[in-house]
Amino acid sequence: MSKVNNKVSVFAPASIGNVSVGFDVLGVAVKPVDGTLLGDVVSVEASERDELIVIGEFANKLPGEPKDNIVWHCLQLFNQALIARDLPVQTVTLTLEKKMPVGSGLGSSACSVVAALAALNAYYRDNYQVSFEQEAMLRMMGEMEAKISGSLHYDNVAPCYYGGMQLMVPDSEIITRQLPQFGDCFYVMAYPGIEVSTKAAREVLPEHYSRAELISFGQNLATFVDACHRHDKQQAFSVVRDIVAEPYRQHLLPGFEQACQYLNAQGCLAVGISGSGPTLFCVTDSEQQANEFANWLKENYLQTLTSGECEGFVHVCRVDEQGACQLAQ
Ligand SMILES: Nc1ncnc2c1ncn2[C@@H]1O[C@H](COP(=O)(O)OP(=O)(O)OP(=O)(O)O)[C@@H](O)[C@H]1O
Ligand SMILES: N[C@@H](CCO)C(=O)O
Repeated sequence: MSKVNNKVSVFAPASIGNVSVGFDVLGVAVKPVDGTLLGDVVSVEASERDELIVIGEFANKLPGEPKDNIVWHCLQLFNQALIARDLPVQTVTLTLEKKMPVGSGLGSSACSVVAALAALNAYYRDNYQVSFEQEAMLRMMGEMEAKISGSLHYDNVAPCYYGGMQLMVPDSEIITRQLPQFGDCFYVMAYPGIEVSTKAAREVLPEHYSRAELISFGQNLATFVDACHRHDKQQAFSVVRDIVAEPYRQHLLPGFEQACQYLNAQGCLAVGISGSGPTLFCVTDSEQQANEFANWLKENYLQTLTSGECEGFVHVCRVDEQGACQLAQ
């Protein structure tokens, strides 16, 4: 029988929302090839009363009051779900290690939400033999992400939780389906070190799109999905184009247009805005090219703040097939 009050820690990875071709309905989890943990970690352990401790490189970018942290809201939501099933609620200390910059386009809030809810579920499973199904967990994650960004979209939480590339389907029982991926591809992720809020980046989008845009969007996404299933890499990345958001958001991203011009001229498979930005993602199937792109982006896409500091970074990544995972204690 498992020992009661084991501490549980869960890591949840960064993700690319939209992947240009699937606004709000496509997302892919990524992990740096050098083994860096690009994502958040949440730990849960027994305590006399509920509390949240926030540590880590980006802890100072979050609201000072722990109760304004989305991780605290995750605890409230999880407890409500236990109560709804007539299950006893335990008091816990949550520790969020905030390793992800906020407003980055790397799915930072999704990392916190997924790590918190998955860690609570694992804590109750390991210590009290109580847990929720994955679909119920994903629904809670979507609800928390909506609370932060102002609208319900699963394109960060689904890949962050399940791993791989996820396509959201309009079926509330299933929510998402995994798309086959190209194992030889590298995703170069360049976070310039400035903040773009998802809410603000949604407000710049038009209310309406033309019939021609609608047709191109549907055709590109359908072609992409078909090509993934046929393992046709060239066809898949040839339609990774953003009609919905990029034309209206790129002015929020200094140097984005020039970076796209350069990377396209060098023959990358695709380049676009990760989520709502400002992170840029670029795809290639050559490791040498991935490293060259990473060096170029370090020199040309990272921003120096007025303080003279640069908080940006670049990582050469692969698709993270695992998603959220429990860490050994
Ligand atoms: N644990 C948390 N992690 C991230 N943001 C949080 C957290 N708790 C509260 N917040 C607040 O939620 C908002 C998150 O904003 P936003 O959705 O733009 O960021 P993001 O999740 O990093 O974006 P993206 O999904 O593009 O990476 C910020 O105002 C931030 O202060
Ligand atoms: N798909 C959403 C969130 C991405 O992180 C957007 O682009 O606004």
